[in-house]
Amino acid sequence: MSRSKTWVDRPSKPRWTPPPGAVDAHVHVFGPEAEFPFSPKAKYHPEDATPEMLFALRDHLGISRNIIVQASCHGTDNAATLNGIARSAGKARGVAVVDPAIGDAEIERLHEGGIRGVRFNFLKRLVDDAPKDKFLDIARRIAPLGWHVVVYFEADILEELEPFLAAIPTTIVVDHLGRPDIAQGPEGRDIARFKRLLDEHPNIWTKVSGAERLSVSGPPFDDFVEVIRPVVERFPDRVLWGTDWPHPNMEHRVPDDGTLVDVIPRIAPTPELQRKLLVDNPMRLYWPEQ
Ligand SMILES: O=C(O)/C=C(\CC(=O)C(=O)O)C(=O)O
Repeated sequence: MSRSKTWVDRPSKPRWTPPPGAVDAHVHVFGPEAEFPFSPKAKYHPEDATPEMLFALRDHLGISRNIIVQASCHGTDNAATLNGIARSAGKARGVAVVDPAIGDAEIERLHEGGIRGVRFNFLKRLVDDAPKDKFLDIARRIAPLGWHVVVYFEADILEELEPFLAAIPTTIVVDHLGRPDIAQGPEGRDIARFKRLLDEHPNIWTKVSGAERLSVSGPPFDDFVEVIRPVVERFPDRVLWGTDWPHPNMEHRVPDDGTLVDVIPRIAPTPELQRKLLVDNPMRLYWPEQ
């Protein structure tokens, strides 16, 4: 597998300035491979996207903190994610992917290393299996620590997943809004079903991220804004935002991170919505002690 590069080296400077303390709640680090090899089961083989590159991007965009989410290419070995958190001088925390057989001592080690959630990935192109019963066992074990669960799935399996989601005894954060078909518009079936899910389950939050993945029209992502702004306005206390740098699997349409930041004031049009999305909500989840 040749190595893929899915980010721009010199993203534009956003025109919009995030509020002080803004958290980019969905980023990954890749490797460096020489130190942190990829999983033998990885479905893509990215170039190194190191913590130092991430922190340079964070500062360039006017962001204060990052949430490093373990990506499928590193499997259940969270060493690269923990390394990113450790090098951040307190400005990053993370979400791990764990083996169902994980021991209590290892969970404790992850907590000490800044992990505050586990991710369950249901995308068939990214993982070989997604065992709901084992995921539930994990969720029951991490809930008492105050951790949450991050779930990544596509809109076509939402209905099938609902009983599983309903059984999770802690906060759930859905990546990229469960990937609705944005072309259906603001009243479309996918986004309507997703909003109903949030209406019915007060413990379900979502990342209003993935403009570059979900938009059909492309930058400046007008179609994404039209569909997603009503979600932010309806669930202001349960939304997070992230760049998704280094944009795994986006080699066909590598986004400019500055342009992604400029989507924020269009989906969260008031200073209050912006503060909740970027500061209050992620701080409640990842730095509740501050
Ligand atoms: O980074 C994301 O959010 C999305 C991904 C990659 C991913 O999640 C992973 O590798 O674990 C995708 O859609 O390919």
